Amino acid sequence: MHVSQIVGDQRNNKLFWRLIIAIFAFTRNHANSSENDNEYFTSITGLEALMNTEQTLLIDLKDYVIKAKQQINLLEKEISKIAREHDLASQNLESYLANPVNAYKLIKRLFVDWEVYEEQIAEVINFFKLMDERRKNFQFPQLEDFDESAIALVRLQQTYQLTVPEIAAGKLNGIQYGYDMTWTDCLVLGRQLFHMQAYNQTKFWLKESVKRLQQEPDRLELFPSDFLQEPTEYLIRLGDADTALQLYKIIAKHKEDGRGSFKIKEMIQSSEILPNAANDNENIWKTPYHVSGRLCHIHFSIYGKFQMQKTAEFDIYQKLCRGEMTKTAREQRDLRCFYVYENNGFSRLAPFKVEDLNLDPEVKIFHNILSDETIEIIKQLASPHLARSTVVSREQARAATHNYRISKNSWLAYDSHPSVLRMLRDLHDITGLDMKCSEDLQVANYGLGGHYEPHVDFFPDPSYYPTNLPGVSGNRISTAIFYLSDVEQGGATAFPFLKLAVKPLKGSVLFWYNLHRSLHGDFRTRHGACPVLKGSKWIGNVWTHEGGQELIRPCALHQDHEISLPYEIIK
Ligand SMILES: O=C(O)CCC(=O)C(=O)O
Ligand SMILES: [Fe+2]
Repeated sequence: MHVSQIVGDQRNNKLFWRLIIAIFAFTRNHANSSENDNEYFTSITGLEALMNTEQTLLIDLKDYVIKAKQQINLLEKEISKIAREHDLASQNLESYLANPVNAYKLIKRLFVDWEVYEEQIAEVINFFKLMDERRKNFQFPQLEDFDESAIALVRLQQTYQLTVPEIAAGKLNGIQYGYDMTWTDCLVLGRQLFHMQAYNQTKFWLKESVKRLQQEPDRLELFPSDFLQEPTEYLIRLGDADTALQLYKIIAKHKEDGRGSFKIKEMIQSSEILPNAANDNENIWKTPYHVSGRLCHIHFSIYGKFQMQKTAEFDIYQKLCRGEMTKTAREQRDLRCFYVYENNGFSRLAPFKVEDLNLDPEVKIFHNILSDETIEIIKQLASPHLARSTVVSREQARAATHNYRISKNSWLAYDSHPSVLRMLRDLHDITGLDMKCSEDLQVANYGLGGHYEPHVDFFPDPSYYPTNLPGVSGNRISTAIFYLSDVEQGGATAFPFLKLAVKPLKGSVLFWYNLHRSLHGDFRTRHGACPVLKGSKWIGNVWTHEGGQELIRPCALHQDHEISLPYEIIK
């Protein structure tokens, strides 16, 4: 090819973009390689750091694009100049070279100029160096974050029965929140879900991607054909040859290398259809379903290893999360709102507002307990120490992370700030319980899709009672959840056996007894934190133990724990 033909060729532009993609491909590989310390998918607080990282990278990239454009302009001028010389030479090469000036210029070009060009082009590689630097000094997500954020989307989709086109359009529960997802967003998510064997989900997302691609095939030239070839094959293997064909037609129409790169007919003939690909909702979305102290009951697994059904309890829990189930008017008939002032003389002047949510077992909400200022103080004290939440279970001796509890938390000692101590005093003033026997305040933050599946807060087995907490003895008699934020959508605290879902209300406290008066665990108190659909959920947990409460909440004359035993075995 003659040099002058290269001038102005769009291919230069493509090369430039390929280079950028290569840089980002490198970025991802690099990101996968190290330990995941931050687990950004678990809470909103970490995501702010990632936003900051992206802001810096955006400035870097803009800077790079400006410089690269200048560089390309300069190089194009150089190419034109050399091409002119070659045109001239091609008319009569011998006489051209016989001119000592031409001879000098040729030698000088090859000896000096090409080194300059090389240096100019090598500048691009410096971007890698810059990225290395950024990676050392800024926070980046890891593969686990990438996968778990996809799982969170699917969890939300399943819990709140959202459709893929709805989510892709930035709509959650009929409300337009964000921007549309692009065809590439949907495609990448589809590919990711395929690798997790979430085949039914894959189909929906790839279908959505193809629909969006048909409407607006922008940025298509950015990606090589094989980027689209893989999803075409997935669609065929999932039994959706129609969508695969549509995708193939787009590739063939818009990409010069698309037609030759693979043959759709052969692909359809040679690809094996995956068994169960059509109805994987029951078979694929299974995971060990956390039932404390019991054998695993199973519901969705993103990894498809388990084959058990989700429990009726989980079904009710999801209905409660969606707001599809509430107590009947009859069941609510005896619930009251009242003032409490008995336990502290001052509260006669400003009594606490209490609302019954359930009578047996007792579940109540205390209103207007924390001011916004106090909440800010608590969040600020807790934020620097937030770490991934863990769970203690019978199956594992040590507390461990699980995908049935996704949030971050940290612990605050009551003497760390007068506002923290005040929370404990308020709890005493309202409930009359001796609060000295309480674990430190646990502050938790849930990100999007963050949740905690139904569980009990008490320890079913006395060998798990904490022994390392000074002044704390016995089982967890009560739970108090201080709501430190509202949540725009989702994030309720749901009690499947009580047909109760409590929407977080900033400043209020949800309170219940975990134990019967006989101090046996009350399994009817099983509860969970519904996935957060929109917003950032903050809570403060106070778990108070049985030690010292003997005279405050004495046992009754009869055994009262049989009543909750049927609920221990989760159906
Ligand atoms: O976040 C919630 O609503 C419930 C939290 C909870 O149950 C727990 O942390 O044990
Ligand atoms: Fe809990």
